[in-house]
Amino acid sequence: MIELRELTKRYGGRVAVNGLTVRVQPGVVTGFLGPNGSGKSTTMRMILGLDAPDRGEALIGGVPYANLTWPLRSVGALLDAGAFHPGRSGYAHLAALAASNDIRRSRVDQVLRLVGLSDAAKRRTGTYSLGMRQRLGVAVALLGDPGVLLLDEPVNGLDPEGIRWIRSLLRALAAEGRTVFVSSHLIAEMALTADRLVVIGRGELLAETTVAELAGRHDTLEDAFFRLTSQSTDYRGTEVS
Ligand SMILES: Nc1ncnc2c1ncn2[C@@H]1O[C@H](COP(=O)(O)OP(=O)(O)OP(=O)(O)O)[C@@H](O)[C@H]1O
Repeated sequence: MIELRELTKRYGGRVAVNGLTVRVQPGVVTGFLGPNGSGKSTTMRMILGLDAPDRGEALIGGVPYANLTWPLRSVGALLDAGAFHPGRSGYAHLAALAASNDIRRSRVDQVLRLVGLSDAAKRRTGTYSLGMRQRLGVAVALLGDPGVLLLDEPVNGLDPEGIRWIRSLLRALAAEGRTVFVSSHLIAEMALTADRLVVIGRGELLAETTVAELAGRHDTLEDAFFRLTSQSTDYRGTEVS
């Protein structure tokens, strides 16, 4: 389980995340939704100890990330699919991470198979397509067989086959009893992937609900989402008449 208690982060005078209190349960996919700039990435970075909160705390299985003995074995994260050394092979990248986290070498082959990269494992990641880098990022997240998974916009830039693959993988991981927390600004995608939704706007909690409940409030899920977030978007274009 992931627990956020009054989580708050400011950048200069700007509040990026404001008093966020949320419990993300195991066994289901929880979508983390909000318009651009609403604080999703900042929240995920604080859960992973990459940003320090100004107030409140983020707990994974009851402890802050910094207190986890083997972080990769407790929580897997996909934050930035481009963040690999381009000269290293996918296999070498995973093997180095496995060694530094006391994870058996055979797990590297397992996760490569799971994400469909076995044939490309010995190629340098600099030659990977965006979809392949995304798959390698998922392999990293799964390497330690963690009970908690955090994915920031995992479908960004993926083709329909890749999107479908991520969707079914996340659902399967949740069905195994893991906590799966996945951010998106696309309500339509989340409707197909998530069971529960945490919706934020300007860093504040707007709703903690299920896809079914939110859809029941309006004609379409998109309408429901726009109603919920209409006061919270920073940038809005004018409609073409
Ligand atoms: N390192 C930083 N320094 C200053 N401001 C920041 C920093 N990181 C985020 N912000 C600001 O905090 C707010 C929340 O940003 P964040 O990236 O968490 O939102 P997001 O919901 O992930 O957005 P998107 O969907 O566009 O990725 C924004 O106003 C952003 O400009």
